Amino acid sequence: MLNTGGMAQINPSILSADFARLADEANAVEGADWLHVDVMDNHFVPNLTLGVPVVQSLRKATGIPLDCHLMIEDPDRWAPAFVDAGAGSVTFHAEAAAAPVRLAREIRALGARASMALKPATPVEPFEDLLPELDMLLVMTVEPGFGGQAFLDIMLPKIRRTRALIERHGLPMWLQVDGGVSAETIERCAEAGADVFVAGSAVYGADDPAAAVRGLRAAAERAAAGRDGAQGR
Ligand SMILES: O=C(CO)[C@@H](O)[C@H](O)COP(=O)(O)O
Repeated sequence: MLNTGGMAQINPSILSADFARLADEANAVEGADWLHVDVMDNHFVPNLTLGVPVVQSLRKATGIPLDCHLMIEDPDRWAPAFVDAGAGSVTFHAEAAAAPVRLAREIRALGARASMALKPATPVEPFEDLLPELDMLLVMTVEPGFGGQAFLDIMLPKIRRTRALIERHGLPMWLQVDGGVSAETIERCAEAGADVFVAGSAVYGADDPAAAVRGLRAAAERAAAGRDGAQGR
């Protein structure tokens, strides 16, 4: 069952947007649930993007809430600054955080949703006890660092196992997928149990980004309804 009130959430990734027109690009995805902001430091991942000042400016430029994905070392130090800058959700990586429970509690105490991401090779099971501290878990479906990569089908069992853990513990948390999510792959992700979908090139590479958001959401909701029907929900 979707933990998002029956709605699949579509979060366009501005990594695929035109950075010289960021305010216009943010507002070109009307109807999007969140704007996904990829923060990269060229240490945790081999790419360099943007930081706190850009998030502050984006916050003023759009009414769409900001979902900041920190692909950086030392998120324990930096995550609070992204909440202060206006992020409504902050995702840190399990592989980078020194004290993930303390960090999730700090993000929540500052008023944002706390989320943790797993790289493709990082299993979810060692983090089972930590899940109640989180509002969302992000299962990466590509190696983090770049947009436009091919979706890793071998992540589908991990999405299923994560959904099963969430349901076993009765947690209200969301399950996000990020990387290679498109009209071609989103149904598989939704069937596996994801309910929040990050899409960069599939949205910003489309002629009409807002229509692409609507199309992705409809496909995800159809697939989730089929899955719930098959499980008798
Ligand atoms: O975090 C990342 C890449 O590391 C993503 O958010 C990408 O920006 C998604 O782009 P597409 O794969 O959808 O083009």
